[in-house]
Amino acid sequence: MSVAQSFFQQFPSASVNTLSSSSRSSPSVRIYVKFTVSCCSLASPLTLVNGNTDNKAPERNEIRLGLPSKGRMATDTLDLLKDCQLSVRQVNPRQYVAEIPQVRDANLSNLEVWFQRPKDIVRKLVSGDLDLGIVGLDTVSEYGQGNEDLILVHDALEFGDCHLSLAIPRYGIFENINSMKELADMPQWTAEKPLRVATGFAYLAPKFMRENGLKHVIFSTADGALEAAPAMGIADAIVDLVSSGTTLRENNLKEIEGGIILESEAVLVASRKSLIQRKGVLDITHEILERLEAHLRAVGQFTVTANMRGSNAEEVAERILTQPSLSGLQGPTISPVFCKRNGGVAVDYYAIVICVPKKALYKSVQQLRAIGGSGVLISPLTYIFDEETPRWRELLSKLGL
Ligand SMILES: Nc1ncnc2c1ncn2[C@@H]1O[C@H](COP(=O)(O)OP(=O)(O)OP(=O)(O)O)[C@@H](O)[C@H]1O
Ligand SMILES: O=P(O)(O)OC[C@H]1O[C@H](OP(=O)(O)OP(=O)(O)O)[C@H](O)[C@@H]1O
Ligand SMILES: [Mg+2]
Repeated sequence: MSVAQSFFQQFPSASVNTLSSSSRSSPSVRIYVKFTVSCCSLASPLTLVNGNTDNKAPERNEIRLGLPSKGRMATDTLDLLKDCQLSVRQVNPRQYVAEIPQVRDANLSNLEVWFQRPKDIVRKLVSGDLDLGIVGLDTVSEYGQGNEDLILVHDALEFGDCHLSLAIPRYGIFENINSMKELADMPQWTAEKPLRVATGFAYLAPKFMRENGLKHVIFSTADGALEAAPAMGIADAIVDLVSSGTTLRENNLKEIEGGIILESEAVLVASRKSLIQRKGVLDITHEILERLEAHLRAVGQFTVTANMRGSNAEEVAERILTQPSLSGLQGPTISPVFCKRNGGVAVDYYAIVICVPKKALYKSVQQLRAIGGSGVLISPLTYIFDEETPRWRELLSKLGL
C-alpha cells in the first residue's frame, strides 16, 4: 500500500487513483489523487460560500466596482481608469476599499471601488456583493462557468491580452503531434493510462477536452509554474495562459493546432441582477462605458491639421479625398484661412483637420504633402465621443430593455 493510500484510508469516502509509470517514459512512480470527502469530522456538514450567504441581493445603496487587488492586471486597470478621468484613490495598498474623487459630485457619486483577487471579483458578482468588475475574460469564463447573470459590458479593454491554450512537449512521443486531432488519436490514452493534464483551469480545461473528443484524461492542479509539470514527469500536457510564449519555449513545450481554448483580454463585466434591480447601476454603467469607449477609440489616433492652397473648400476636399489615408473619421473638416490683402481679406489657404490612426501617420503626412499640404501639426487625441456607443445598445438589448 502506498503512503497516499494509507493516508487516505482515514477518510471513508475519499478515492485514490494510483498510476504506476512503469510503462511510461519516466521511471518514477507518480501518484494521482482524486480526493472527494463528502463528510468530515465536524459535527454538522460545512458549507462554504464565496460572498453573502443569503440568496437575496444584499441591501445596500452604494454601487460596487471590483478591481484586481494584485497581479499583472492591477496597475493596467488603474491606468485605464485614470485615462478616463476616473482616478482611483487608495490611501494605502492594504486598504481594500477606495474612492474615485473626481466623481464625488457627478453622476457616479454612489460608486465604491473594492479591490479583490480577480477570481473573487467574478464570484462576488455572482453572489451579488459586487455590481461591476474589471478582470480578464479567462477569469470570467473559468469562475463564471457560463452563469447567465454575468454580462460583458465591454469585451475589449485592450490590455491583459493572452490566450488559454493546451501545450505539449516538443520531444518524446509528442514530437510529431501537431494538432488536437492527432493528440486525441494517440493510442497511448486509455482508461488505465489517461492523458495527464496539469492546469489551474479546472472548469474550462475539462470542458475543452470533452468537446475535442478526448475521453481518457486526468487533471492535476498547481498554483503556478505549470510549465514544469511535463519535464518533472507530473503531467503529459498543460493548459495555461500564454502571452509572449516565452515560458512555453523555455520549457520545451509547444502549442498545437486547435489547442487554443480562449482568447482573453480585460473586460468590464456586470451582474445582470444589479443592472436591472439595483437603483443607479445602469446609469453608472452607461457613464463608465461612454468614458471607456471614448478613450479607447481615441487611443492610437492623432489629429492632423495642415494648410492647403486652394480656390474653394470643395476643390480642396476633392483633392484630399483622392488620398486613401486622409479621409478621417467622417471626412475632412475644411475651413478658410483669412489673410489681409489690399485693405481687405482674402482666402488663399484652407485649414484641414482630420483624425489619423497612429500606424498611418507618416503615410498621411506624405500624402498631405503630395497634394500641397504645408504647416502640418499633429497632436494626440484624448477622447472621441460618438453619438451613441454600439455597446450600450447591445447591453440594453441583452437586458431586454
Ligand atoms: N502571460 C500571462 N499569464 C497570466 N495571465 C495573464 C498573462 N497575460 C495576461 N494575463 C491576464 O492577467 C490575469 C492574471 O492575473 P493574476 O492576478 O493571476 O496575475 P498574476 O501576475 O499571474 O498573479 P498570480 O499568478 O500570482 O496570482 C489573467 O487572468 C489574464 O487575464
Ligand atoms: O507566454 P508568457 O509571456 O511566457 O506568459 C505565460 C506565463 O505567465 C503566467 O505565469 P505567471 O508569470 O503569472 O507566473 P505564475 O505561474 O507563478 O502565476 C502564466 O501562468 C504562464 O506561466
Ligand atoms: Mg500568474
